[in-house]
Formats: sequence, C-alpha cells, structure tokens
Amino acid sequence: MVSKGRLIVITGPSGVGKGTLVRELLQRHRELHLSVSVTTRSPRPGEVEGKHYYFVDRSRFEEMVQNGELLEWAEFAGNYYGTPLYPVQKRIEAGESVLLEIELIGARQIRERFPQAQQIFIQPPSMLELERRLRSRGQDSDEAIARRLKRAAEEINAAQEFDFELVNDDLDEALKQLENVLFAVV
Ligand SMILES: Nc1ncnc2c1ncn2[C@@H]1O[C@H](COP(=O)(O)OP(=O)(O)OP(=O)(O)O)[C@@H](O)[C@H]1O
Ligand SMILES: Nc1nc2c(ncn2[C@@H]2O[C@H](COP(=O)(O)O)[C@@H](O)[C@H]2O)c(=O)[nH]1
Repeated sequence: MVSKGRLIVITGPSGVGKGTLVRELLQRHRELHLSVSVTTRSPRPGEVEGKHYYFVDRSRFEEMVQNGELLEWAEFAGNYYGTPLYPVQKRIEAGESVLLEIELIGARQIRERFPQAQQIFIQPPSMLELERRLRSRGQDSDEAIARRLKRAAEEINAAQEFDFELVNDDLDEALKQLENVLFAVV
C-alpha cells in the first residue's frame, strides 16, 4: 500500500474499552476515520449494518479472503472478523488517517504488511475488572465471556510486541494518554 496517510492499530482484550476510547477519539478528532470491519458474528441489539460492522455469512467471508478483499482477518471466539482492503487503501492513498480496532492476530498481519502502522495496546487495570466490564456490557453469554477471557490472557502476553501500551483504568486519563501517543510532536 502507498503510505501517504497514517494507519493506526488499536488492540487489546475484548471488553477493555477499545470501542469506548475510539468513539471518544473520533468525536474529538474529525480527521481520524474508523475502518468498518466485516464479521460473521450476529448483530448485537442496536448494532447497525455498515456503521458498526458489515455482517456476512461464513461463505461470503471466505470468498472475500479468497478474492484478496481483506487487508487482514482472524477468527475470534468462534467468528471471523476482517478489515476490507479497498476503503482503507483509498483513504491512505489520499493522505488520510485510518484507525483499525482489531484483535492480536490481525494486528500481527498489519505489522507484516504495513510496518509503518502505529500499533497501540490497551491494557485492563486487572483481569477481574475486565471480566466485570464484559459482564456489565450484557452482550455475551457466559460461554462467550469465558472464551473472550481465555483469549484476553493470550493477548495480554503479547502486549510487548506493540509500539505503545496504556492502561484503561480511568477513561479520561486513558484518553489523554492515547491522544499524547497519537498527536505528540516529535
Ligand atoms: N475506563 C473504563 N472504566 C469503566 N468501564 C469502562 C471503561 N472503559 C470502557 N468501559 C466499559 O466497559 C465495557 C466494554 O467496553 P467496550 O465495549 O468499549 O470494549 P471493547 O474493548 O471495545 O470490547 P470488544 O473488543 O469486545 O468490542 C463497556 O460497558 C464500557 O462502557
Ligand atoms: N482481526 C480483526 N479483529 C477485529 C476486527 N473487527 C473487530 N475485531 C476484534 O474482534 C474482537 C471481538 O469484537 P466484538 O465486536 O465481537 O466484541 C475485538 O477484539 C475486536 O477488536 C477486524 O476487522 N479484524
């Protein structure tokens, strides 16, 4: 990919607050654009096609992989997730900044394919608090939460692979740190 623009990857265990931080960031920095992923997961109440995700079935997802339509993809807790290549490519070539909110396997693929990407890992204050956030969100079954927590431990073990790490304990403080990482004058 021609690298006129900026690609920013935000990774961290499910429930750590990536989506919450990214929502705040997008409100404050209109120049940032969030990539909308494709998934085979069923929509949660309130999730809108084309805004939160593009919801597809497994055969369509596999076709997208075969056709090279995805910049990266991974299986996570029983579903496929991937980043559509074309919209990201178009924005980066136009000199714009694109955010990817993705899990670890996908972040590793981006590192291979686009080493200039800035990679940030969001840590929870503790595993207990992570579990509390997953449960309080009220969107996943006990079994799905158990799968997400197992994966969380694997992701946290890989945090040192990332350019920056920050802890999402107090939300405002985490947001400030994220802005410092993204907009620090060097
Ligand atoms: N700093 C924080 N303190 C307390 N609760 C928080 C904080 N940040 C986020 N939360 C809450 O934690 C829950 C999970 O947050 P969110 O959905 O943003 O996580 P996520 O990392 O995007 O999860 P996923 O990867 O599964 O999409 C939400 O209910 C959110 O309101
Ligand atoms: N590798 C990718 N991971 C993605 C993508 N879109 C989202 N995700 C990550 O999946 C998990 C679960 O998300 P949820 O919406 O079911 O809670 C979470 O870690 C997301 O960041 C993607 O395109 N590629």
